[in-house]
Amino acid sequence: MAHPDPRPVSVHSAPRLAGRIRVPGDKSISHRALMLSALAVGESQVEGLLEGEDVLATAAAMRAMGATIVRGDDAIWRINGVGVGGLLQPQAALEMGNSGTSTRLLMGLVASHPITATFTGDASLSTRPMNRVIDPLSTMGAEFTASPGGRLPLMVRGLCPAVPITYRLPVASAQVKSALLLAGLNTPGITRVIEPVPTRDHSERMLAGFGAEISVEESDEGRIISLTGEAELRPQSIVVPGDPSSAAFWMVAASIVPGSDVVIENVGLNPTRAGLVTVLRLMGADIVEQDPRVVGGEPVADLRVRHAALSGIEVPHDVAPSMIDEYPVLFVAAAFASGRTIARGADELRVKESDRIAVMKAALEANGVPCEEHEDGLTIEGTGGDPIPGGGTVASRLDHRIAMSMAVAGLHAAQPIAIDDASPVATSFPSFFDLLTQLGGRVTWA
Ligand SMILES: O=C(O)C1=C[C@@H](OP(=O)(O)O)[C@@H](O)[C@H](O)C1
Ligand SMILES: C=C(OP(=O)(O)O)C(=O)O
Repeated sequence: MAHPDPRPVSVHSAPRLAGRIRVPGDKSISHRALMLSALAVGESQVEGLLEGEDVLATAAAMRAMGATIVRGDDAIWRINGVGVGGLLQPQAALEMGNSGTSTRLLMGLVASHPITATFTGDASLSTRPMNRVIDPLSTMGAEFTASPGGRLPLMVRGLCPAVPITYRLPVASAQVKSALLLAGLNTPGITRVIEPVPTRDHSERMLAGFGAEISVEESDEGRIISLTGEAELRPQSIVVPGDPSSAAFWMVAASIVPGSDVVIENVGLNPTRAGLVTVLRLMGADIVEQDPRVVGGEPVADLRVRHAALSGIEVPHDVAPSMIDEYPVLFVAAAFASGRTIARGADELRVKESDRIAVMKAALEANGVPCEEHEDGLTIEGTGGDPIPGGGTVASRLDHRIAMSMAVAGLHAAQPIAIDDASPVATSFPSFFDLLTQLGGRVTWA
């Protein structure tokens, strides 16, 4: 799988990392802010939106379905929505690029509107499983024509009115949960999602903020989320907190590079997202939360991270959903810990932008880090704080998190680490390499 315009880069060892940085807005929250604003009647404003390719794909799709979305010179996004039920028939295929979140959530929106939409994506997205949303949305009445194995390109024909369902999530997936809740917005009656294992709850929080009738109750079966349609959404002013999944790279970088002292400002610490902070602390990381506050209905703090000696651990399985996107960079932290880290219970990593278990094993081994692959994770032998050998080339496989995680590994390696293509970084974190050099890292572009 190749990017049309690959950008090879090498990352060199850094003496220490220091400074204050701010990571871009949360990707999950940014997608949802655009979608819900586009469904409210009147003008919403969004500040701190992540301007990465994935979120821009969502913006383009919502425009294609009738919303007016404009970025002001003040970097505030102003969105005039069409109202729930008001989405227009898109005139061309919706191009989703690399973004699983855009695809699955928008499939939910289309499913209960009287429109038909075709979804296309890049080579990575076109391998990812969509039956997890096709199955329940079909039960609600939508019709799908998908490529073999339930993949993109696919076409969704919505049903209006759709039929409300109660659905127990068979995989811990916030994307599946959110697709159903978004479909429920234009569906008369109560759409219920039961999640045995909690996943990120940004949709629930934001739907309530926009005035939807939504309730969450804890039960023996797990969390039961009930949404009453048809909903009317009121426009909002939203401030998007910094993305903890982007902050994760600097948490690990500062922990592994000797002498480092880094403050990452404005990091979202929603408990359904903060698993990596817990796990790094279990490994011995020095992470201090400063000035805890609430931004846009989400808990936020500045994180001061200083270099620390990390120890290998067995990563608790139940933490997986709250740090699912952080496993690649956790594997990097493990490569510098003393002893062995066993990270299992994360089989969902196999169906992300790449197979993150196999691809990280190959990337780490190419740079001298011994790993053992399991169906659901990796066991990694760490150096005890010494640099890893490095000197290898990483195939990033259209996966931003592989490119960024291995760039972090290069900051404390005996030989530079080459990444065959860093262009996927633009999907979620366009300023990544600028921040890396701002903190004292050095890269060379081929
Ligand atoms: O709902 C979301 O915004 C996301 C949910 C997760 O995916 P799954 O729902 O597939 O676990 C995560 O990996 C993705 O980056 C964003
Ligand atoms: C899995 C990810 O995103 P998506 O599913 O939206 O492509 C990610 O950002 O790590």
